[in-house]
Parts: sequence; C-alpha cells; structure tokens
Amino acid sequence: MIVLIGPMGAGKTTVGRLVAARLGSAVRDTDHDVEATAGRPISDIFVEDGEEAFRALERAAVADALASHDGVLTLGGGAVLDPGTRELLAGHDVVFLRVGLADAVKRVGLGTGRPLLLGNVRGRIKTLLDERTPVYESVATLVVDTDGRTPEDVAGEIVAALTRREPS
Ligand SMILES: Nc1ncnc2c1ncn2[C@@H]1O[C@H](COP(=O)(O)OP(=O)(O)O)[C@@H](O)[C@H]1O
Ligand SMILES: O=C(O)C1=C[C@@H](OP(=O)(O)O)[C@@H](O)[C@H](O)C1
Ligand SMILES: [Mg+2]
Repeated sequence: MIVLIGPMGAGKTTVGRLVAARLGSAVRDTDHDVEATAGRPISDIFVEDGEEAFRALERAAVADALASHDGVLTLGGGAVLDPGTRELLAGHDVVFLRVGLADAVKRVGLGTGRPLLLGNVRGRIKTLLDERTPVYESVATLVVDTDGRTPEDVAGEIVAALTRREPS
C-alpha cells in the first residue's frame, strides 16, 4: 500500500487520487471512510463526541483499509498521532507530503470542514506543524515537498520515486 501522510493542506486527498490514477489503482481516504461509517461529517463528530472518539474511528478506518484494500490510502493529518495507527503503517510505503505554513494556509482557506483549525487558522496550523513534523518524519519512508508545486507535479514525483525503487 502507498500511504500519504502530512499536515492539513499538504494535498494528501488530492494527490492520492492522482497517484492512484497514474498507477491504475484504487484510492481510499480515511476521512471519507470515517464519515461514511459514522453517517456524519467530521466537524459534527468532533463537536458531538470529541477528538478522542474521532481518533478511534480513524484508527479503525486505517486498519480496515490496510486489511481490505490495495493501492493508495490517504490519511487525515492527525492519524499518525495515534500509536496504534503508526504500528499499522509498518512495512508500507509511507509518503510524507511536506507543506510550509504559507501554502497550507492558502490551501485550507476559510472552510469549516477542519474543526481543529477553527478560530485562528494560521496560528493553529503553525502549532500543528511544529508539534507533528517530527512524527511525520519518523513514520515516513519517502518525503516529498509540495510548496509552490501543482498536485500533478507532486504525484509525478511520488510515482517516479516508488517505481524506480520497486519496478513492477
Ligand atoms: N500542490 C497543491 N497546490 C495548490 N493547491 C493544492 C495542492 N494540493 C492540494 N491543493 C488544494 O488544497 C486544498 C486541500 O487539499 P487536500 O487534498 O484536501 O489536502 P489534505 O488532504 O492534505 O488536507 C484543495 O482545495 C486542493 O485542491
Ligand atoms: O490534522 C488533523 O488532525 C485533521 C485533519 C483532517 O484531514 P486532512 O489532513 O485531510 O485535512 C481531518 O482528519 C480532521 O479534520 C483532523
Ligand atoms: Mg484530506
């Protein structure tokens, strides 16, 4: 499995679709799977049940996808905070999509779909980047920069790097 990790706004969901299309494989996104299982949007799950409950649903979604799906899997930005989720990723190709503060802020915009950013988007992203970057680095088997690049360009680099290493 090719797993994409990284902060909100790194482009995981967008780039994951492109990587899968290039490889002719299927893609799954854990945020989408959690919403489908819960029957509610992520913002409602956070407000009604809290972040811990969301992380448990997310861990189950990662486990289910790794067991039943082959191809590309895109995670939510906080999934790798969960030690159980990190253990599940061992042995897979884990791509850290790196993004700086300015590009991340531009990309997430002012949408309300990401509850952890409510209030002060720039400040929240900065805190999360500082806290989580070491975790992303520790889990990744490949790191790809995305600042100032198109999703197509980023997807191309991922496919090239993985194809070089694992010709199929
Ligand atoms: N490399 C990029 N350059 C510019 N915009 C991007 C890039 N990657 C993604 N986007 C845009 O940023 C927004 C967030 O992308 P998304 O794939 O949802 O990120 P993530 O899943 O990492 O939070 C989307 O509107 C997407 O079209
Ligand atoms: O970073 C996080 O903790 C989160 C990232 C979101 O996914 P994206 O990274 O795909 O935006 C989503 O899982 C939720 O809002 C929490
Ligand atoms: Mg996403």
